[in-house]
Amino acid sequence: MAKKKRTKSKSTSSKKSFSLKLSKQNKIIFGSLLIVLSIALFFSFLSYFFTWQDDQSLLSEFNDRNAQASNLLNKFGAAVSHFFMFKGFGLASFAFPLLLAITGLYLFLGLNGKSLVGKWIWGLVGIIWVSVALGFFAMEQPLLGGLIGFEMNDFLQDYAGKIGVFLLLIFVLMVILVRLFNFTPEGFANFFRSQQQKIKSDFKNPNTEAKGKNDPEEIISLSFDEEPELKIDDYTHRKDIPPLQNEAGLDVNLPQDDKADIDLTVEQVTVEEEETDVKAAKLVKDFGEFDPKLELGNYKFPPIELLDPHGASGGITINQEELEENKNKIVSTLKNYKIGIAQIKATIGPTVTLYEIVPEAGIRISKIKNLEDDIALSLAALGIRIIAPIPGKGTVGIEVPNKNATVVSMRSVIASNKFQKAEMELPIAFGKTISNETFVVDLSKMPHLLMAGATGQGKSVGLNAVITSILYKKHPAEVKFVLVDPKKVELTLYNKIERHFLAKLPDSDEAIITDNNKVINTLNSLCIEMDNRYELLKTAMVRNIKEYNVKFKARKLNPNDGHKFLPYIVLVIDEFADLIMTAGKEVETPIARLAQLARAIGIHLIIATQRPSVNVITGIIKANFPARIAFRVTSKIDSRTILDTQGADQLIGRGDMLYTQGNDVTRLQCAFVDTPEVAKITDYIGSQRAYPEAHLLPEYVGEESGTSLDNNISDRDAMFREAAEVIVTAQQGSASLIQRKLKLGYNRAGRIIDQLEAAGIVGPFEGSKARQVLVPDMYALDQLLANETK
Ligand SMILES: Nc1ncnc2c1ncn2[C@@H]1O[C@H](COP(=O)(O)OP(=O)(O)OP(=O)(O)O)[C@@H](O)[C@H]1O
Repeated sequence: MAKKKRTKSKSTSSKKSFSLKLSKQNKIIFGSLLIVLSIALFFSFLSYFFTWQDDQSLLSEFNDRNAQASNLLNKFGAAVSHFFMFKGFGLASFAFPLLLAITGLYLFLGLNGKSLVGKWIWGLVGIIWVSVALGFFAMEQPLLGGLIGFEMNDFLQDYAGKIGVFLLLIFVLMVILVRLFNFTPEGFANFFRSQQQKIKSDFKNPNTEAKGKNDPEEIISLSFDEEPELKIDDYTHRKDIPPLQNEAGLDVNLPQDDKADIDLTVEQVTVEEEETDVKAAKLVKDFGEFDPKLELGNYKFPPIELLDPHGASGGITINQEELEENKNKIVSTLKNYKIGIAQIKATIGPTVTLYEIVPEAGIRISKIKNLEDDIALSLAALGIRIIAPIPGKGTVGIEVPNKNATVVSMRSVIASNKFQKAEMELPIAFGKTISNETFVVDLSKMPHLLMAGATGQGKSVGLNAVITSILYKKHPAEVKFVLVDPKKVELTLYNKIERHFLAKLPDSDEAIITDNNKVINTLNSLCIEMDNRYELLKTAMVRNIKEYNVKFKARKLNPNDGHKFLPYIVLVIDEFADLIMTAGKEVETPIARLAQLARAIGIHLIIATQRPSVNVITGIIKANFPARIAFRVTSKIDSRTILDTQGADQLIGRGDMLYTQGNDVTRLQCAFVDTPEVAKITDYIGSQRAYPEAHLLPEYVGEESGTSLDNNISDRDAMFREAAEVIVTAQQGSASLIQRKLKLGYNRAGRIIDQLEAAGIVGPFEGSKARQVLVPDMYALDQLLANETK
């Protein structure tokens, strides 16, 4: 292990020295030069073999224009070949054009040159080995090992004798095999075992005998024909990533042995797993880690200058007089109620100042709490909030609004160290706390957010702040938004980044959903996406999207098995009340389901509403949205509905908000981002190269399209029987299962499910749950289908 790590770090450091910071054009020029040079060397070497004796006398006449060499590349070829082959490494010199060609190709195609240094090192080791080994024959054929090969061989022989050199060469060969080809005795044994099985199965199956006689390669190429074509990776569109399984004969043989011998299958699986790891490591070594950002490799994050400083060039202006005045008022008011103060301290925030009071000994905190309204009245200010006691501090806090509130610009929070250095999956800079600290939280940890507040108090600005934060930190490959905007005006600006950051249903024109009926389809489609993602996580044997993506990047998951890099999906619903009013349970159920289950697979919900009543924010919704934001609301009841505590009714509006993620409630001033700023950001992103289309969500076939139950046997899909077998074997009636197992499109799988329902094999549609399978086993299925045809 330690050794492995060391070699890894070595190669990364060498990679640094390799990437000479050549521009793209220079790389292409330099790459083509190397390729041309390698071709020239190859032909020189090749022809040198036949002409070296003729040309040797010419070498001293290199400058003579009239002298002609017999080498294909004339004097240049003769001289270079003489240097490399005769004076150098003999036959092994052919590796030089090969290494040059590989290097040239890497540069030409702009590939990651991480593994090049390793290739050169191993190439040189191989060259020396071959030339020393061929040095044994130098007397008969001096060209085989070259001068260096001969001299080295001779030198070693002087000390170790012929046998010693031979043993040394065997040892070096062993080192090369182990380090370069991961040679292990078990691998060697397994190879033989698989060959043995292959021969056995060839005997058992005479049809393949004739073909099988040739070569294992023959079998591999045959199986390739049967395999579906190599899929191009969804994100990189690269085809150059060799499939994990098709490479080795072992996997190709697996299906034949599956049924025949259970013991054997178990053995194969472990080998396969080991091999997958080894292959993944090799793929990473050759191609580097999978980079989901590669397709939009030139994507530029929006610069901070697009955001407006909103006048506040930094810090808050402290009005000493105001501070003193408020302090005196608080002290005298409390005195009126016979509450003595031992100490008072002020913390100035952007919109409110917190006065922390340590009451004199013996004063009951509940007494202060009961006086809340009276104190507010005496201070004659709106938006006073009393926190008695401040959790974990043992003091009483009185928040008094500043006369001149400072706007917290989005620019200041995005530029803050805290946000810039945030190592979070989906960092959100909400704004600033009362002590003027930037408040950054991770949406993926929330994991869903409920935002409520009366109209005009800053909800839309809050939503924009959330989206902007993510846009400033995440690449289009890493996150996708599903935007629902029944008001039709709030989120339209994000249309410009449709092909970068938005996700939509395959058949919809607009990525931003404004029609409530479409919302239901989208939510159900997200549920399907969720199920599909869980299935992927299950087959990858990981617990969450983060682990999955790490594994995928390490190339341990084969794209040919349906694995792909999973971006986070953030569903934003701007006016949830409107949706609940029109669609009711139909949206509540999928939302609750997503909220309950989607956290692990990277789907996060943000729902905003201006009507925080109990029939909108229902118990189910509340239970699944622990992170909540309340902007100013009009009544204590509304505040309770959102936060389970009062306080939101005492806010001052304009982005003044309370945030809770469980117990504590934090008062924040929401960062302000104006529409023109959002427009600039979306313009900036939208003007860059994009994906061909928005990220497509799985197709959702609505209930209405599945109602025509026509049990016409002749109209059945060709894959009907296979589908029925899949469903009955798995005892799970889902279209996505058919889709996956039989590699069909969703529409076709949906049609087959309808036919299965008509045939009485699966039960009726049950929302997002899988249908019930009505046939218990394969025997019953055979009976049922046989009876149909009678
Ligand atoms: N964080 C903030 N800082 C300063 N001013 C703000 C902030 N948030 C909102 N405002 C002010 O409040 C106004 C209304 O905000 P916004 O449009 O976000 O309200 P809303 O709650 O979405 O209203 P509606 O529900 O009617 O859409 C803004 O135009 C802006 O002037």
